[in-house]
Amino acid sequence: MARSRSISGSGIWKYLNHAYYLRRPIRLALLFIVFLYVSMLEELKGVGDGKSLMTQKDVPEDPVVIKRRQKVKEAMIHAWSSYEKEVCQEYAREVEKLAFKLLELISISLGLPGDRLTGYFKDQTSFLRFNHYPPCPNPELALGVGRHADAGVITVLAQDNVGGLQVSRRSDGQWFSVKPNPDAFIINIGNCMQVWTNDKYWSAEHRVVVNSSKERFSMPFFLFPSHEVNIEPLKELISEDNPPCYKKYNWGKFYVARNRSDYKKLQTENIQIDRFKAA
Ligand SMILES: O=C(O)CCC(=O)C(=O)O
Ligand SMILES: [Fe+2]
Repeated sequence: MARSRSISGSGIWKYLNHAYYLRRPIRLALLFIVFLYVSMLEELKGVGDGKSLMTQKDVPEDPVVIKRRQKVKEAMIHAWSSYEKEVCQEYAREVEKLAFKLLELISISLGLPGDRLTGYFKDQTSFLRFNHYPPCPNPELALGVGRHADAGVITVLAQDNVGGLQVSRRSDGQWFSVKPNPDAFIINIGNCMQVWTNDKYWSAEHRVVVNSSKERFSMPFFLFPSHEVNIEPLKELISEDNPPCYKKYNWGKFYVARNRSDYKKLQTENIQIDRFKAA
């Protein structure tokens, strides 16, 4: 069905030549995102006349501007109403199936039954995110996404052909660029898998650099467990020689706290799985 290739020593896999039925929705969904953002840009240009942005209050009562705004608004409502929404739902369903297949294969690779981990997803909190990185005149001064490891179980990332994703090598932290391929998924191991496997599988740090001339679109699907699940090293993988590297933590509470710390860096402590490391 598909071929996978590890990006050396990084814990990130490229999942190549995936089945055709998955490729089609990706293309459609990416097209859709492009459409949506072009609509938004048009709206901004309409309001600010392409020069500077004005607040809603400052918009002159110019019929051309209002007409354009109205058209864009209609287009956007239409965009979320039927076909594209269905495309996104279809995509989410298919990509979720792939994530569960990977979950099964990972369980087997650990010498566990294929369905060992499925019980943690009865009320899963997984979601699909649409990322848009506009071009940046000084790319060396900015990052699209700062360094982080994904918090969940598995991430399935689709991207266009612009590139910008970089992954840090586990042994020395050196950053490597991931060659973009719109026909491949990037599969990323998340923190939960790192804890379940007691550090056997590694949740690689990654970041996104921006481009001076091209905008970029990407679409990660995050496979997340149910809110109430407690994450701890799997009992079957623990022994006297391999004692647990992490203490138990609750997924839902951890995720909420981590999000708060990611978005309010100044006021709040930054919460990562390292805090659950066993002494
Ligand atoms: O846009 C990308 O390539 C990666 C985004 C990412 O790392 C994330 O959303 O967690
Ligand atoms: Fe990420």
